[in-house]
Amino acid sequence: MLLAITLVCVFGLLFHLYNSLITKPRKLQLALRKQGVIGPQPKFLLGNILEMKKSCEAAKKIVSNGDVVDSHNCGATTLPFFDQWQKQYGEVFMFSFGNTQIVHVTQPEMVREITTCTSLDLGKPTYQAKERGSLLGNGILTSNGHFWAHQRKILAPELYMDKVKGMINLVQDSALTLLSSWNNEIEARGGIADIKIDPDLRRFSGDVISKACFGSNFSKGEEIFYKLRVLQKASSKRVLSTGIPGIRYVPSKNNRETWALEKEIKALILKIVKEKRRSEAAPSDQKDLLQMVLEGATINMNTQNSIDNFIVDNCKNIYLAGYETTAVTATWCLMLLAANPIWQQRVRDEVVQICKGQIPDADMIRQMKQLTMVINESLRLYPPVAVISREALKEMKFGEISVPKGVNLWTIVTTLHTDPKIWGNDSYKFNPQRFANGIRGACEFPHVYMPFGVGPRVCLGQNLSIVELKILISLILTKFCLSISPKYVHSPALNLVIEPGHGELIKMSNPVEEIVGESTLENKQKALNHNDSSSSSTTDDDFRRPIDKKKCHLFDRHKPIHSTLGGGKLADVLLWRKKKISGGLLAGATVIWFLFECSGYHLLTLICHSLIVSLAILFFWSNLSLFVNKSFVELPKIELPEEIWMRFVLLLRDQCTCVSGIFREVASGNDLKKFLYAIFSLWIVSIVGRWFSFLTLVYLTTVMLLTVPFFYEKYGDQVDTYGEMAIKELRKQYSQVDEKVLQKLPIPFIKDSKQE
Ligand code: HEM
Repeated sequence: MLLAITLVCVFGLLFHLYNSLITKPRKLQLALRKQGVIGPQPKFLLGNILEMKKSCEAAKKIVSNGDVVDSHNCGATTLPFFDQWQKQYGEVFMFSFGNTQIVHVTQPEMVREITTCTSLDLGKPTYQAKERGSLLGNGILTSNGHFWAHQRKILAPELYMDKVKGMINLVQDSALTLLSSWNNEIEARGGIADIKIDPDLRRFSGDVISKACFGSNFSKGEEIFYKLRVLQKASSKRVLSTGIPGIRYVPSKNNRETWALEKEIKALILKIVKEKRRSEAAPSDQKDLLQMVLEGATINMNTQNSIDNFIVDNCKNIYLAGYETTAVTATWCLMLLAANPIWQQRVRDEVVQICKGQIPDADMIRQMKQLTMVINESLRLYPPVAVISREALKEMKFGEISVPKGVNLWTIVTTLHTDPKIWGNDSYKFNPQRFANGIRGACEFPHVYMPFGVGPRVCLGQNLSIVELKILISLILTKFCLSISPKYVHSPALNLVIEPGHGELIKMSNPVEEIVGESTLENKQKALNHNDSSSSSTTDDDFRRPIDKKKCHLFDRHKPIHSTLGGGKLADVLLWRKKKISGGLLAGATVIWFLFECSGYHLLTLICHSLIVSLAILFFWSNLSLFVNKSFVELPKIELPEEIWMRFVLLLRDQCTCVSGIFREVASGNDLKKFLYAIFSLWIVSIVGRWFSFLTLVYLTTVMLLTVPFFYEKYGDQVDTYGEMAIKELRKQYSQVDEKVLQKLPIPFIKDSKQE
């Protein structure tokens, strides 16, 4: 009997495995292929996962640095296989993610049908709830049917615009806290600093979500955020093994870590809920999102465990949906503004004109058209959510295709957002102007612009995130000038959201004019009074302090040192970006100097000795060859390219013309200051020339050229601070000499200039 039961179970399991791993996928593939939907050949168990992995690894090697952030094809590094497959199989094709069959759709008409379909038979993919259960549970992001509708009904009203307007005070507060910490950092580093902005922006958006939705401050939610991020990283490691049956039950290191984190996060959220219940002994009219979730949890739930799961899953969903997405959008937006100074200034001018020194409020941010255009463009090029996915929970028809039950439909946002057929030839360029007449004016099919999704599952938090972005970015632009740090490496990566793979480094400095004024402080005071958080007192002090005028940089430098040096190959060599060439030059110069200066060798002797040796070798080689091979050695004819010589001669002529121009200008007797500078500089060089031979001087200059810019780039902030002090001192000394000596000299034009 026992044997019979065991045999039935084993056969049942084998049949189930055979059905889900072989029969079902094949049936779905066949049904699609019959309708002309083809795609890459899937492998047993893995589908097309290996090809996808390989393609991603190849794309990862293509990274670029901050100087070349002008093409923004982030799909090419995050989802490169789709471009290849689309070229091969067309806009609608199928592929397999493990044993999940997916239809890729970027055909605008079909995209419209899918995204706006209101039937509950089209839902979120069921594999997501299974594979990312630890991260998302059965919350609003992954659930389907009536359960999803119930959750949406509870959460949506809490994020309507009128509710979001009530959150503006705390968004301002969180933004000012962030600005204050950056301001302190920049001041401490002498007015200009490279800041890794992504962790700070995450902190900002986490702070807002935590306060806006859960009434707790960031310090309480901090641990949850940290753990959720680790959990998210662990989940994204599994993205390419998604769909392999049973893999989520294997007690691998990654899975064990995931399970432990899930447990800890659940405990932390339930602790906040307990505190909330205790503190709300008397029910109040003002309900926040957590309150609504707690009330919603009691409807149709019969066990404590299902109530707890409902609360925890929805809290996690809101944290996840609103925290990373807003933070990465702000990160990309600031990167784009830093790389495009003209747009940066345009938006800054607009903010100054609208806000007039006040902290932006709901009415002001509504008027910020240029900023809206920049945010739209940033979300077009770097949409945090790269794929909108659905599953046919019953057989459905879209376009000409009948989609069998269980097939997933993927709409690739990065592809749709950058398709030149939809957006024009500059589709990979940053051009916010395209949004001057809104989304309808920007492209032929406005429904394909979907950073927040479209249709019944459109993002619930888009009002809140746009308010956050506008307040934060407008405040940042009034306070700091942004440029791309030379150390920034541009490599968008997909970790559930599209984020900068190596973090985001922005060079920040205080802007030319300080715009956040006295009235801002009054507003800020009001905002802080509104919010009784004690942690903001330090922020308040920081903003009350008078803000420095623009810091001076040596050589009037506002650009990165690499750009100041011309930004080309020479700059690369001087800053040791081409280590081999720089090292070779320094070593070569040292050898030459040592040879001639220390060992007493002479240049003419060296040239003669080298010629003797090479002529002797060639002479014997030619004779030997005639003797052995019975043929002459053909020596190569050396012809120097005319173009290079011409360029060299022209450069020399230009330099000579420039020097003679300076000589004439100084000698003309019109500018005493220039004359004194020239005499003083020549006098210094004449003294230095007495100490060293000409060769040593050339050698020292080479060494300085190969070291000073390199160290200046590294320690520029400190050097600028001392340089500024030295320049101030020199100016002071000069004005004293001017007042006590020069003005008393009987030279007519000095007096004239003083009167002027
Ligand atoms: C720039 C920031 C944001 C972006 C780009 C973004 C994007 C998206 C996208 C693409 C979806 C999926 C739509 C679909 O599957 O069709 C979504 C869903 C959602 N988002 Fe956002 N989101 C952002 C911020 C927020 C914020 C701040 C919150 C909450 C406070 C939030 C809450 C949600 C929720 C609850 C859903 C699920 C809606 C549903 O399935 O019914 N999002 N978001």
